[in-house]
Amino acid sequence: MPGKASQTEHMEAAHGEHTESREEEEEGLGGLTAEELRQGQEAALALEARMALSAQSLVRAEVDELYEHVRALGQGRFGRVWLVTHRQEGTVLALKQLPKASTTLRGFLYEFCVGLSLGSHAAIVAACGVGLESADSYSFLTEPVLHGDLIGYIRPKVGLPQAAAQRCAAQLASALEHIHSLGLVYRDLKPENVLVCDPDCRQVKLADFGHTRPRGTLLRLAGAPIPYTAPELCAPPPLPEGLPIQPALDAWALGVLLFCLLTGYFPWDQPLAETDPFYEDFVVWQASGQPDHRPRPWFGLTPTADTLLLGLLEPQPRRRSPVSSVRGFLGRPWRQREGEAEEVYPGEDEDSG
Ligand SMILES: Nc1ncnc2c1ncn2[C@@H]1O[C@H](COP(=O)(O)OP(=O)(O)OP(=O)(O)O)[C@@H](O)[C@H]1O
Repeated sequence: MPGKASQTEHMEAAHGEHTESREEEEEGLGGLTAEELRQGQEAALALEARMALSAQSLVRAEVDELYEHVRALGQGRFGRVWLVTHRQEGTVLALKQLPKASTTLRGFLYEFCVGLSLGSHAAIVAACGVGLESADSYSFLTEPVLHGDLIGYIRPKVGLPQAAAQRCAAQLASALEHIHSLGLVYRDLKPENVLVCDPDCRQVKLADFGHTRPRGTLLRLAGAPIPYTAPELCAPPPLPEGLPIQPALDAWALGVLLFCLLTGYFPWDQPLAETDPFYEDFVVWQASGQPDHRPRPWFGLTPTADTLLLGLLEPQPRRRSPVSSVRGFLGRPWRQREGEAEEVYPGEDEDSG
């Protein structure tokens, strides 16, 4: 598997008036129904209220005064995550520290409060409710997850054992469903943001809510697309300000992630048929209605896996299956046989995706 990949985007809040017929109304809202827009607006208001409260209750102290560093747990583009113990209570926690040089108070409060607003879900890293302002950084605390992230478990050209892939699929679909039910879109699904709780990958937890936004937020793709970027984000946006984001973005990313877990390859580099031959082959296959004529990267998968992935990777967002569709495919074979993917590209050293 290639290393970390991320997308950089611009965002603005989307709030529109709607007075026309339903069709015109949806067009005026960039394809969102009034109900979908309402969900996003409610989520945005709830977040603003939580941010205002959290700003008042930030603990002002240096991290070392309250916590002892045990070891580094990870480093992202925005923050460093440490395993710490509370000096008085001895509680073991993960502390994400965001330097003030690159993070605004609002940006920090946003990520902190999204984590809090997700409440408790078995497949989401639990927030502890403590935010810290120090001289040079902002920090918040979460439960620690001690077996690294999913990228370390995906064998290049092989993927994960099938049972582990299905367990991850079930848990991640449930976590995303929960996020969507709160009017939010996660927007950053990739193996680096999936933390692993045990060496057999029995339990995983979604982390890093820095990119999560209310449904309907207007978004433009600023950098180059990555495999997880849904095709509607690559197309000209329906509104001048951008695309109103939908949970379908996460369904696409889940489809790409499941493909990676089952094969150890990315299905394509970018979802652009004009420039990416792997994506072009996929689109032709998808439109052909001939499941047997699968493109090469899909050789090792079963018809059950094809049906699941073709639903999640439907290029039209309105026709795309929701993340909850995963449930209907569990417990049946997704890979023709263990190790099949190893034989797809014999002799190649590099990943294709
Ligand atoms: N609660 C946790 N327990 C254990 N490790 C964690 C925890 N949270 C984060 N990490 C580790 O720290 C790394 C960076 O964390 P995170 O993704 O939140 O940072 P980021 O700067 O927002 O990253 P990105 O560049 O993906 O936006 C993760 O990939 C993971 O390995």
